[in-house]
Amino acid sequence: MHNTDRMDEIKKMSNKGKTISNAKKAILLINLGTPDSYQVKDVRKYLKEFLSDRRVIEASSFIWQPILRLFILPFRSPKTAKLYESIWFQDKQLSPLMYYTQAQARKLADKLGNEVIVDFAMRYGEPSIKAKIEALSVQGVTEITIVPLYPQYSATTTASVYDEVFRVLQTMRYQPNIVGVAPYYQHPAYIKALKQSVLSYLETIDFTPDVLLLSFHGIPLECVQKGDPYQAHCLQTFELLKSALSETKLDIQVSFQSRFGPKEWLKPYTTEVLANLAKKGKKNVLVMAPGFAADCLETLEELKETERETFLNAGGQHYAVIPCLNDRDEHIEMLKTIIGE
Ligand SMILES: C=CC1=C(C)c2cc3[nH]c(cc4nc(cc5[nH]c(cc1n2)c(C)c5CCC(=O)O)C(CCC(=O)O)=C4C)c(C)c3C=C
Ligand SMILES: [Fe+2]
Ligand SMILES: [Fe+2]
Repeated sequence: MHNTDRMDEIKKMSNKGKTISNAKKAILLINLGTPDSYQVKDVRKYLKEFLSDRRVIEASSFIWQPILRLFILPFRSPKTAKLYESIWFQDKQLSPLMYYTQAQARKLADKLGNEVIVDFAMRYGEPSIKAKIEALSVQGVTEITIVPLYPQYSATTTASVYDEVFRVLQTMRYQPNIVGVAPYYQHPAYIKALKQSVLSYLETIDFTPDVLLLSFHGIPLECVQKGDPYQAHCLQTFELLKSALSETKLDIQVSFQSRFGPKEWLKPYTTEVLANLAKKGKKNVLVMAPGFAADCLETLEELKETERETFLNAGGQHYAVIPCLNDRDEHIEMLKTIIGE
């Protein structure tokens, strides 16, 4: 057998579609995930997967699973389904989180050209991390750059993504090389994109904010006490954005939202801060959620609807929420920069 024939033979054997020589690279953006629809059964399925993740709820399964199935899912699913219905992009038949994540992958692909495949997956629900890693592997991809779309690291989010990635790899004979993009809570390109989004939003509103409140998703205080760096990462983002915006003279404050369950979560709670601001006579507030890469239930419903009511009922006058970075060009540029490094 000639050498070239032998090489071809080896290439064919090395597996379906994969070649030895040409390393094919892919980028996989990963966000939290969302139900398939706002029907109660789909929301229930999504909540079940999410709230069964031991990175999210650390309680022993023997105790937690019966509570989840008997109390949480039956009561929370219909309520959450209504909330999802209220924010759903009806014309696109997609949840906002799904719509923006798709758009981010598409626009990043346009920016990066043919050198690399860009795709996205969701930690919970569809498209799953498993389906996407397997599909990329069949296409002959030998290196996957994982981009968890969480600027601030938390075991509840970032670590859960990597847990799932490596669980999928456990079943593969020929594993792609995995490269992880570090949390970017302090990255100049991220701070710059946030700053630009504040400045351009300020142009569009008809009031002068007394306060710009940065609201991050909360986590249980216990997680931080056990070593989760999430709170420190959020506070670092807050400090950096505050200095970047010093010229605006805005009074910038920080809080944590979306508390779940009876335990203490990171404080101060967004809802309490907003009520107190209104009571103290700070009647014009602008809110921003820098921890969310895309608008979702927690921004479009919780911040834009529920917390608006909290604030106005406590005596507030003007209230607005800045959209997340979503598929803005600065955001896609930022993703390109952090992936390039
Ligand atoms: C129960 C514990 C939860 C922890 C801890 C938690 C951390 C956490 N979550 C996000 C980002 C998102 N969470 C979203 C929805 C959501 N979060 C929880 C619970 C916890 N999150 C629940 C039960 C839900 C579902 C909605 C509900 O029933 O309240 C979303 C929105 C998804 C969407 O489809 O729009 C995002 C995004 C972060 C960043 C985080 C820790 C840092
Ligand atoms: Fe007004
Ligand atoms: Fe959450």
